Amino acid sequence: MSAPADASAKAQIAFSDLTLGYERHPAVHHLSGTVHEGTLLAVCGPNGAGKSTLLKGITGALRPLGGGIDLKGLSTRDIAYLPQGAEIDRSFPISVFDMVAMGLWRRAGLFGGIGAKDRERIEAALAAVGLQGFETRPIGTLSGGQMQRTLFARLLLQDARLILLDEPFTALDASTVADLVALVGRWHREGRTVMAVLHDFEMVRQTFPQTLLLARGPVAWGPTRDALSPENLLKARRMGEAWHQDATSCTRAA
Ligand SMILES: Nc1ncnc2c1ncn2[C@@H]1O[C@H](COP(=O)(O)OP(=O)(O)OP(=O)(O)O)[C@@H](O)[C@H]1O
Repeated sequence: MSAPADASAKAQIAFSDLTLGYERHPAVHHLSGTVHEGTLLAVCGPNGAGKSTLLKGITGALRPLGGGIDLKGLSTRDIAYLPQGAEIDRSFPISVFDMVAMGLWRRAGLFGGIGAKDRERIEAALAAVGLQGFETRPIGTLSGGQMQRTLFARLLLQDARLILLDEPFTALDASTVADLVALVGRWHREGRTVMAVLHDFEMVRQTFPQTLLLARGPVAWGPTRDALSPENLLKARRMGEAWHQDATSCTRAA
């Protein structure tokens, strides 16, 4: 299965018969296709479909069990990754300002120091997510929505070509979602490539032009209205119900 060909756009990520998994247990099977530069791509599918695994494979945190991922020359500092909320340790004693400043470290270096210009950029990022005045707050004291705004401010400063978001809008109120979706739209207009794992099909239909529907193997990949057709969603659900958690062999998607 491949993403639709777009002759005008440059390839940003190419998957070739990619299989990813844990200790030889495959979680993403036989994915092939190309994500073009500037694509706004939703990754959807049932629980356990391999969506988070795919993002981890792209970051390089997981090595393929088979096949490959070609990032077309992108280095790790060109990739920004927002893991699922549960994977972020909020007990770490750090202020909102310092957490957001971490977005600069990959470019400035850990001991590069923060100059006046950097401070301005951090303040601007905090303003863009509506968190002026929160600079000195320890992140452990933030609400879920404020924490997610902080993480988006950090993403803003990373200035990455490829942005990977794992369930970025889960458990957020409508106004927080609207503000953060607006930032995703801004990244898209700036020509960045954005891949987001999402469960809210309505939001995907409204906001994401392209969708990859996964159920361990790829079910559909293309324009969102086609990928999320009732037939494809039913197929993904059936594939989700059929798999065994401890399967050790790959099965190609029908
Ligand atoms: N660290 C790990 N070690 C072993 N198995 C794992 C690990 N992480 C994920 N898995 C397994 O890989 C499969 C795919 O998990 P993954 O988290 O990628 O799914 P997902 O589509 O993101 O699911 P959800 O929608 O529930 O977040 C699942 O069966 C899961 O149990």
